[in-house]
Amino acid sequence: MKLLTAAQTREADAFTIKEEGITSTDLMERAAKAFTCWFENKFQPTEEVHIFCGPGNNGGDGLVAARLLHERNYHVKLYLVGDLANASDDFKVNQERLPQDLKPQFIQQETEIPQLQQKTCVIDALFGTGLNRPVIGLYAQVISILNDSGACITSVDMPSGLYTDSQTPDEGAIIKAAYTISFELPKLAFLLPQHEQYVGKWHVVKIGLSQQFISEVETGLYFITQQDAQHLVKPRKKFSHKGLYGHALLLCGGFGKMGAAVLAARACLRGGVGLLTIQAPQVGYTVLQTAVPEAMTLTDKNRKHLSELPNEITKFDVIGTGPGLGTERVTKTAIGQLLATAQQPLVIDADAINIIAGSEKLKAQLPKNKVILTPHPKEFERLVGKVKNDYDRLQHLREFCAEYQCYVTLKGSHTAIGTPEGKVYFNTTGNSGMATGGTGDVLTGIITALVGQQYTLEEACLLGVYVHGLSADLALHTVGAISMTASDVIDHLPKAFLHLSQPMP
Ligand SMILES: NC(=O)C1=CN([C@@H]2O[C@H](COP(=O)(O)OP(=O)(O)OC[C@H]3O[C@@H](n4cnc5c(N)ncnc54)[C@H](OP(=O)(O)O)[C@@H]3O)[C@@H](O)[C@H]2O)[C@@H](O)CC1
Ligand SMILES: [K+]
Repeated sequence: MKLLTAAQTREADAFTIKEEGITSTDLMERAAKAFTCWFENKFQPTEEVHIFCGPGNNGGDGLVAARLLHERNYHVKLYLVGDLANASDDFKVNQERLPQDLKPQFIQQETEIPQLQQKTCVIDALFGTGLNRPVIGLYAQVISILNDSGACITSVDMPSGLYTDSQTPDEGAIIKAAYTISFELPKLAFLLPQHEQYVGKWHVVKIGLSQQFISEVETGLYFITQQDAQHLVKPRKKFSHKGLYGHALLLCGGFGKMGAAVLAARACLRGGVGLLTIQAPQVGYTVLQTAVPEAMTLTDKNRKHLSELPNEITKFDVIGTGPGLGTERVTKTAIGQLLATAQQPLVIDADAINIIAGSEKLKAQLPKNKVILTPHPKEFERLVGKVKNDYDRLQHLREFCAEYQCYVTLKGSHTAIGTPEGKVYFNTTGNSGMATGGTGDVLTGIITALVGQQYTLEEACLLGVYVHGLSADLALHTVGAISMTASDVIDHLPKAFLHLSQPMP
């Protein structure tokens, strides 16, 4: 599904109004109704609701929500903030529509800002996607008092003050919402970890923006929905045999880190690969034969560290490497040989990334259109240098993928997948339980398995990260976030694939 910029959202808005022959006030009513519907399910009418409106259409949404909640017997306190001389037309229309017994209070100076009790229910409708400069002055004072009050803030469309799709300047005040209810599509800002404290939990409510516009508009930014993932899953054919699902090779493991190889291998098997061979240093032989009996194990001539490639390397359909490798000199040489000779797609993670990041020569040897790299943010910085913020990181992601013509799945709470053509996809599954050792090794195994099954590299990245996060989401129900381990993620992979293989409604 596409992510739109603030400017594209405005265009979608205008297109919908024209296509449906409605007024912008009608669309505002629809948006505010969708917001109110979510709000009513969350908060009881027994609570006082304090609604803060700014001068634009976001404030207009706040006015409509105030009217609707008042009609439903919520105890609404309405505040109109700042100079309203230039308020938007739809704001003014809805100010007129306020019922007689709902009198707004005007806040035009700091002393008029109310002091709120902790946990007071607040709706933030100061600014949305029309924000065009950092928030300072009176609006910043309101934001600061709301943030400091300990109130439970629900933001309409955007946390006020946060830029939709570019870095918010440091001097701008930003609401710290507990919930952000966004119209039609999530915003790029929600998917970046640096904004977690502002966005809180976000939900999307549909307001019927033109699907034609959304399908035709050009964007390089996407988020992966369950439907997208379901479309990707290839059902198995009745007359199947293991040869149809690929033979994967994992070059993984080292002394003291054989567990990483076990996790990658078990995930690869649960990811559906037809055959799996693991090449590991000698210390891994018994471990792997015992822990992963379904896989074949080849041993390296080196006892503790990977130092060579297997002889018949051409027979493998895909090679995954990195988990547990270490960065010994002999291993560096082996990775160099791999990049120089491999004809099949490569999935490169962990120490294999660290090895490549440490050598411009190895970077230059990355075969074009054949590589998926799966770094976490620190590994990514080793590849591209220090990044300034999450937008800078995205820019580096696009540039790196274009320069090396490779795919990168940049792991994080919304893993971002970069493609050689400059597209970026954000994942929407996963949870904090995954912040534990070994979950990255699991992802390497899954993606390797999918590439082995003839998914394109892009499909393998998208489906791989989605199903990885979904397994963790399913594991959340049984083990919770605190106790979750990488093995739990593997154990829930069957359920996750089943979930995605159900016929779509
Ligand atoms: N598209 C959709 O799907 C739908 C969108 N809808 C809603 O509309 C919202 C977007 O509305 P919007 O465009 O009127 O912008 P909004 O965020 O209210 O702010 C603009 C106002 O703020 C002002 N201003 C800006 N920055 C400022 C600052 N730092 N400090 C002070 N002032 C500042 C600016 O004034 P000016 O720049 O002229 O000084 C202008 O007056 C969107 O988020 C959603 O809630 C729904 O109703 C319908 C469906
Ligand atoms: K807002």
